[in-house]
Amino acid sequence: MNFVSPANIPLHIATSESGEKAASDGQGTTALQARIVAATHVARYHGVDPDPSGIRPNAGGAAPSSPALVEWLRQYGLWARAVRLSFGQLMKLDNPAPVLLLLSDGGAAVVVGRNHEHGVLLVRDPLAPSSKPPTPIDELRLKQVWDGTALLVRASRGESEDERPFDLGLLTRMVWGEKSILRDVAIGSITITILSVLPVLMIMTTLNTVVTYHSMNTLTLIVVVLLIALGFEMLIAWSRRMLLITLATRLDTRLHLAIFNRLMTLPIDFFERNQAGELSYKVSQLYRVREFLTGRMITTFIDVAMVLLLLPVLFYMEPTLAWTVLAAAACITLIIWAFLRPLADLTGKVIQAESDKGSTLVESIYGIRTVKSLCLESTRAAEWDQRIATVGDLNMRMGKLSNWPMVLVMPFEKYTQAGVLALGAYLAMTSNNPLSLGGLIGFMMLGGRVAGPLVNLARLLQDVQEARQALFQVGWVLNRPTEKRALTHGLRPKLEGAISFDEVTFKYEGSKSPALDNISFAIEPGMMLGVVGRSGSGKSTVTRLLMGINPEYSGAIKIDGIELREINLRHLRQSFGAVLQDNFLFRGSVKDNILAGRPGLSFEDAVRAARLAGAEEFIERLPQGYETWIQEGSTNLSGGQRQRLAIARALIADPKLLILDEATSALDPESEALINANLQRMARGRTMVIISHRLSSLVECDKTLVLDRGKVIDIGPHRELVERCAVYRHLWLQQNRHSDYQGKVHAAPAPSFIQAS
Ligand SMILES: Nc1ncnc2c1ncn2[C@@H]1O[C@H](COP(=O)(O)OP(=O)(O)OP(=O)(O)O)[C@@H](O)[C@H]1O
Repeated sequence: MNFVSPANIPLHIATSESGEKAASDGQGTTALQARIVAATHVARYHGVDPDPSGIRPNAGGAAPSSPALVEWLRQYGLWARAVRLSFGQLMKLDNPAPVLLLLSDGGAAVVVGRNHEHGVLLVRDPLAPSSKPPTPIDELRLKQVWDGTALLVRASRGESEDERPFDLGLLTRMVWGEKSILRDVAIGSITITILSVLPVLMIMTTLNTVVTYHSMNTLTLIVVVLLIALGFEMLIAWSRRMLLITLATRLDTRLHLAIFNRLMTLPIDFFERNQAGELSYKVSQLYRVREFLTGRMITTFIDVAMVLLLLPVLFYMEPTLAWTVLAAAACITLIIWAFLRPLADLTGKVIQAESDKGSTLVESIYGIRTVKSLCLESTRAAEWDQRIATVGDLNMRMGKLSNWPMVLVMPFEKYTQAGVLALGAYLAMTSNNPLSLGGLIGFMMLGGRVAGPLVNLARLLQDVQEARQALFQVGWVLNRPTEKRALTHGLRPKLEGAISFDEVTFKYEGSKSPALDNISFAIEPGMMLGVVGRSGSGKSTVTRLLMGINPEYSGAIKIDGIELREINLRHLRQSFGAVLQDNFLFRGSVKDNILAGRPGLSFEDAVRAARLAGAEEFIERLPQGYETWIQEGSTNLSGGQRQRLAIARALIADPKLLILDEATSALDPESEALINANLQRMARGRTMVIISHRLSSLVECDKTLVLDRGKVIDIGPHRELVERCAVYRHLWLQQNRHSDYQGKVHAAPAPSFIQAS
C-alpha cells in the first residue's frame, strides 16, 4: 500500500483537475469551500441534497465554522454534531457513514473507510474528482493537518426538533435536555432543605436544654453551628439561583432561535391573512411558558420532593399533628382545583384581548401616515379605548376570581403554621406522651415547610392552565403547516426560463370566485411577457403562483417543462428576481440594500445593478452616495427612488426570471422612460414578466397576456393584440388617445376604424 507524504496529502487544496471538475459542477469551488462540498457529500450519503447558499456566511469569507455547518445540515432534518475525536476513536467508529474532518487550515476531508490491518483511515479530498480513490492516512500524518474536530452526521430519527409541534411536550423535552443543570439544582435544593432543618433542631434543643438547664456552652455551640449553616445555605442558594438563571437563559436562546426559524418557514399568505401585531403578541407569549417551566415548575417539584424528606420527620415527631397538616394541605388543593377551569377560561380571554390590543397599537403605528393625513386619530383612539376597556374589564374579573382561592386557603395555610401550636398544646395537656415545648415549636416550623410546597403544588395547577393558554396562542401561530419540506426538498435544475400555464385554476382561501380561471399560456426562455388587465383581473396572482407563494392551484404550471411544485422552493425563488408594487427596504445603507446580504457580491456589482435599474443618478446625489443610511420604512427616499432600488436589488443576482409587478407605478415619467429604455438591456439573457397598467411600457414585449376576471382573453405581441383584442384595444385607446398603435404620438385623433370599434 502506498502512503502519501504529508506535503502531498491532497485533502484541501484544489488541484487544477479537481478545480475544473468542481467548476464544471457549477459550484465555483475554492479550497475554502472544501467544507461545504464535503458536508454536501456527507449529506447526500444520507439522501439529502442541501443547498450551499443556505449556509450562514462567515465574516471575512472564512471557511464555515462547525456550528454553521451543523446548523445548516440540521435545517435539512439531518442529525449533526461537532465532536472532538482522536485518531483511535475514528478508527473504532463502526458506523459506515462518512465522517467529516475539519482541518486546521479551514479545509476539510471525508473519512470513507478504515483499514484496520494497516491502522489507516481511508480519506477522500472533497475537491478531488470522484473517480480518484481515497487516500490511506496514518495517525502521524493526519495529526499534522487535523486538530481533532469532526462532524458526525446521520439521518434524523423521526421529525427534527424544528418540525415538531410547539407544545408542552417539546418544551419539557428542552428543559429535560439540560440534565446536568437540573441535577445540580436538585443537589443544591436537597442540601438547602437539610440545612434548613438544622435551625429547627437547634431551636428545639435550645428550648429543651439551654433554657431549662441554663447551659451557656451548648448555646455558644448552637450559635456557631447555626452561623456556619447559614453561610452554607447562602452559598448554595446563590448557586441554585445562578443555575436557574443559566437554565432560563439557555432555554430562551434555544427557544428564540427555534421560533424565528419556524416563523421564517411559514408561508407568506399566512402573514398576509393575519395582522403583524397579533402574530408578534401571540408568539411573545412564549415567555410565560418559559418562565413557568424554569421558574415555578422546577422549584415546586424540587420543594415537593423535599416534602417527602420532611414528612417522615413530622410523622416521627407527632403522627396526629402530621395527619392534620396533610389534611389541611389537601383542603387547599381542593379549593384551588375548584377554581382552575373558570380561571383558565378567563386567562384565554385575557390573552386574546391583549393580543387584539397589540394589533390595534401596531396597526396604528404602522399606518400612522394614513392616520394623520386622513385625520383618523380620533377613530383610532376610540378603537384603542375599546380595547383597553375590554382588557381592563377582563383583568378585573380575573383579579376578582383569583382573589377567592387566595383568601379561602388562608385558614388552612395558617393552621399549618400556627394552628398546630394550639392543637399541639392541647395534645400536650391531654396526651400521655406529649411533645416537649421545643418539639412543638419545631413541629410548627417544619409543618410550615411541608404545607408551603403542597400549596405551591396546587397553585402550580393554576399556572399550568395559564401556561397552556399561552402555549395555545404560540402554537396557533407556529404550529401551522410550514413550507419547510418545499424549501428543503425538490429539484434544483438550472433554469432557463420557459414558462407554461396549463388549465390553471386558483381560488384564494375564503374567496367565492377563482382569481385565475382555467388559464393556459406559454412563453419561451428569454422572452418578455407583458401582463395587462383591469384591476383585480388576476395579474399579480399569476406572479404569486410562479413564485410558489400559493401552491394550492389545479392544473399545471411548468418551468422548463418541470412542474413548479417539484422544484425546490428556495431554489425557485432564488432563480427569480421580483419587484413588487410595495417593496420593503431594510434599515441599512443603500449599498447593503442592493446587495441584500448576498455573499460574494461586490460594490461594483451593486453599481452595475443600480445603473441598469436607472438608480445610479439619484444615488450619486444622495448625501453619502451608496453609503447613505436608509431609515426605517425608507422615509428618506421617494416612492420612485425606493422602486428603483428594489429593481437594482432584484437584478443584482442576475436572475433567470425577472418579475416586475407594477414596478414603474411610482415613477415619474422621466424615471419610467429611463427604466423602459433599459428594459431591453435588463431582459438580456433572462425571461421577464412585466405587469403594468401603462401599456406603453409593454409595447416592446414579445407577448402580452390579456386577463379579465381571471380568464385569458388573448396573448400575442402588441401589434396583433391591438388589431384583434377588443379589451386590449380599449385599454390602449384609453391611455393613448394621441398616439398610434406603435405608441408614436400624433396630433390627430386615433384612426377611424378604432373609433368605430
Ligand atoms: N391575498 C389575497 N386573499 C384573497 N383574495 C385575494 C388576495 N389577493 C388577491 N385577491 C383577489 O384575487 C383577485 C385577483 O387579484 P390580483 O391581485 O391578482 O389582481 P390584479 O390584476 O393584480 O389587480 P391590481 O391591478 O389591482 O393589482 C381579486 O379579486 C382580489 O380581490
